[in-house]
Amino acid sequence: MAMAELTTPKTTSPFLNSSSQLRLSSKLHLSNQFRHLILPPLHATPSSKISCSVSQNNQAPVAVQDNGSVKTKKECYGVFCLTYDLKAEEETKSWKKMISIAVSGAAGMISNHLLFKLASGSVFGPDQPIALKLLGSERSIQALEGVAMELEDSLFPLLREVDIGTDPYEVFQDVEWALLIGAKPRGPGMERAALLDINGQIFAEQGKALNAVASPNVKVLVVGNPCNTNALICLKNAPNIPAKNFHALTRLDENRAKCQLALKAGVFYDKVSNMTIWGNHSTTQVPDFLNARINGRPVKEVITDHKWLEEGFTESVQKRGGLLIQKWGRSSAASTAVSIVDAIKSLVTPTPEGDWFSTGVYTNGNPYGIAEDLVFSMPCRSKGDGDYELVKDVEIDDYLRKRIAKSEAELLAEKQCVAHLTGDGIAFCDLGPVDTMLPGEV
Ligand SMILES: NC(=O)C1=CN([C@@H]2O[C@H](COP(=O)(O)OP(=O)(O)OC[C@H]3O[C@@H](n4cnc5c(N)ncnc54)[C@H](OP(=O)(O)O)[C@@H]3O)[C@@H](O)[C@H]2O)C=CC1
Ligand SMILES: O=C([O-])CC(=O)C(=O)O
Repeated sequence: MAMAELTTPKTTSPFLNSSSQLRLSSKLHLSNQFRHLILPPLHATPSSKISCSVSQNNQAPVAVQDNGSVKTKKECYGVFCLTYDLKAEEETKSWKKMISIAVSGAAGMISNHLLFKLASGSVFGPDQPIALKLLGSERSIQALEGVAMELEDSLFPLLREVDIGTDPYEVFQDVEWALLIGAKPRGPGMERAALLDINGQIFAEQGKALNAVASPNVKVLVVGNPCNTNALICLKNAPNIPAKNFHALTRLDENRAKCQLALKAGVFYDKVSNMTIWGNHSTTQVPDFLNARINGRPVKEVITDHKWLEEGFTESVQKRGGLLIQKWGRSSAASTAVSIVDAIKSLVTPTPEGDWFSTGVYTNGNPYGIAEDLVFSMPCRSKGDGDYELVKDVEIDDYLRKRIAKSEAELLAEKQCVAHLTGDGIAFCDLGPVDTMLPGEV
């Protein structure tokens, strides 16, 4: 067994520029590979150096404490032994209480952009310390360690803890936000029904785990596709969590729609407001140009090419993901991460007067006659408390109604395919003569 001596790195981080020093602590549960990295307390006890004895396979260092006591070998793992003692944690007077955020598919492309935004404070604010709970699988556990190492090397002052694990019952413990990104991509020749089933099982399990161990008011944002139906499965498996707390990400579609309208109108995209995406995050989604505004005016007054609005605009938003894949060779990751940030911020900051945002939410009690018991993108507003209310007085004309009905029918068909996962009986899967598509599949 080799002994490694580690000294505190020189840094300009507000955390580490005091006499705080690295300490060793560990919370590894070998049974399910839950690994724990705790970042320093604000007033960590000074110590000049730490030592860490590393076993030959470099997997399980032994932590030697300042007081000479030795933590058992199985308790800590590699770089995750380089932790601070959370028990010593104190909050500053200006910082809020730490919140825990779970991210699944944390070794994937979207997460690779998202995690660093979360840790930087640009999502929950510069006074909000966070703990990140990263969920992966046996496939990705090594990569997840790499992600955690990069987070560590970024010296984010607000990032207080990083856990990685493969068991949702461990990773979701007490989390206040769950960003569910991990999902199997649809491979060549794979039926959409098969995708619904495979991913549905992931989201059924994660719903159960959230129900059992997450904070009772956890907010859940499902990104992994098909995200609306995955969100429905998740919420049906989590009966103790309010159904209202579950969202399917359609904010990327909203952002794409705003961009296309701005481009056509020759304005900067911050001039576009009141943009609703109705329905499914698929090629049946309905970007609503009837109620959207440019510089506060109805879009149809500003853009008089109505044929373009009905055809070109609508299709360009529905198929934007596919075009991106053709160009970039992979699906949108950076802009998806940005849209996740936007979606969260829309819930934790008050919606500007007169405006709204789109998110896929549970349809029960909706004022638009959309079938109940679906997750459907609709216009929402928030007071900034993490909750939202539906905007109730949006006009729906015949054009919109017809298209919204098509997206609704698609979601009803998807729901039938996953009845075995939602507790609604025996699944019957008939997705119609034309196989439905994710935005990235065209
Ligand atoms: N709603 C939206 O607007 C958008 C949604 N998406 C969707 O987000 C999801 C993630 O995208 P992205 O991060 O780019 O994808 P990546 O392929 O980069 O990562 C996806 C992660 O999913 C996990 N996964 C879970 N189960 C499986 C499985 N059975 N087979 C393979 N991987 C699995 C993998 O992590 P692990 O092994 O740790 O489980 C993998 O790291 C996809 O479903 C994508 O379609 C993408 C763009 C926009
Ligand atoms: O289909 C995908 O995986 C990508 C996707 O959702 C999008 O780009 O909107």
